[in-house]
Amino acid sequence: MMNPVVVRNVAIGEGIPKICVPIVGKTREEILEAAKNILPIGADVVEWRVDWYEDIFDFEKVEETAKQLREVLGEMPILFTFRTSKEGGEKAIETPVYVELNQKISATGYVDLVDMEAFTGDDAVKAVVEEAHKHGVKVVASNHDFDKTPAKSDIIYRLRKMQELGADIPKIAVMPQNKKDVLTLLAATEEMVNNYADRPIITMSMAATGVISRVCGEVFGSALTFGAVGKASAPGQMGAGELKEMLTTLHASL
Ligand SMILES: O=C1C[C@@](O)(C(=O)O)C[C@@H](O)[C@@H]1O
Repeated sequence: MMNPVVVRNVAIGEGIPKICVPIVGKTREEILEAAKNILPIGADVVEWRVDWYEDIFDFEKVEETAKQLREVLGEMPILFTFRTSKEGGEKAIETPVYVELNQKISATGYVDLVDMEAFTGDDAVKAVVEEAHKHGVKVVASNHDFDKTPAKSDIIYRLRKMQELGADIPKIAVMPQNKKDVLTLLAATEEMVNNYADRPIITMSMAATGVISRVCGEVFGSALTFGAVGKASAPGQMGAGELKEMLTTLHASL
C-alpha cells in the first residue's frame, strides 16, 4: 500500500508525478533569481542544490539564503540537497559536516525535505532521519550511478535499504549505456512499487537515452521527476514547462 508523502499540500505519490525544479545558482542573488523564474512554471517542488552555493560552508549564510528563498517561494515545498562529488555533485564534504548540515537546516523550518545520500553510512543516514523527523522534515534518501545501470536486483536492494533506514522517499538515478538499461530501471521501479514499497519512490535513467523514464513515472511508479528552468542539474532533464505538458497529456489518457 502506497502512502503519499504530503508536504505543504503537495501529495507526492498520488496521481500525476510531481515536478521538481533544481536551482544551481552559485550566489544568493543567482539562487533567488532562479527561484523567481520557477514560480510561473507551475512546478510542485523546488530543489536547492546547495553543493553549487559558494557559501555552503558558512551556515549563517546558508540559513539566511534559505530564509530568503522561502520568502520568494511562499508555499512551494523546498528540497535541500547537498550532492556530494562522489555522486556527481559539485563539492566534496566530510561525513560529519554533511550530517550536521542536513540536521541544522532541518531545524530552521525553511525547508520541507532534505536529500541524504543513502550510502553515506547507516548511522549517518539514521541520524539525519531522526533529526529531520523531529522538525517535521521529510527525508529523500538518494543514490546515483553516473557511469552505469546496476542489475535490477541491485536497484531494488538499494531502494529497499533506503526504506529500511527510515527515509520517507527512496530515490535512485542511474546512467544507461543502452536502451536495455532503461528497461532495467523501469522494471526495477515497477517491481519495487508492486512488491516492496510502502511509500513513494523516485527513479530515473539519465541522459538522452533515459529521458523516457522522466515522463512515464505515473505508469511505472516513480512519484516525482526533475525538470529544468534554465540550467539543468543532471543530463537528460527536459524543460519543466514541456515536462508538465507531457505529464498532463499522459495523465489524461490513463
Ligand atoms: O537526485 C537528483 C536527480 C537528478 O540527478 C536527475 O537526474 O534529475 C538531479 C539532481 O539535482 C537530483 O538531486
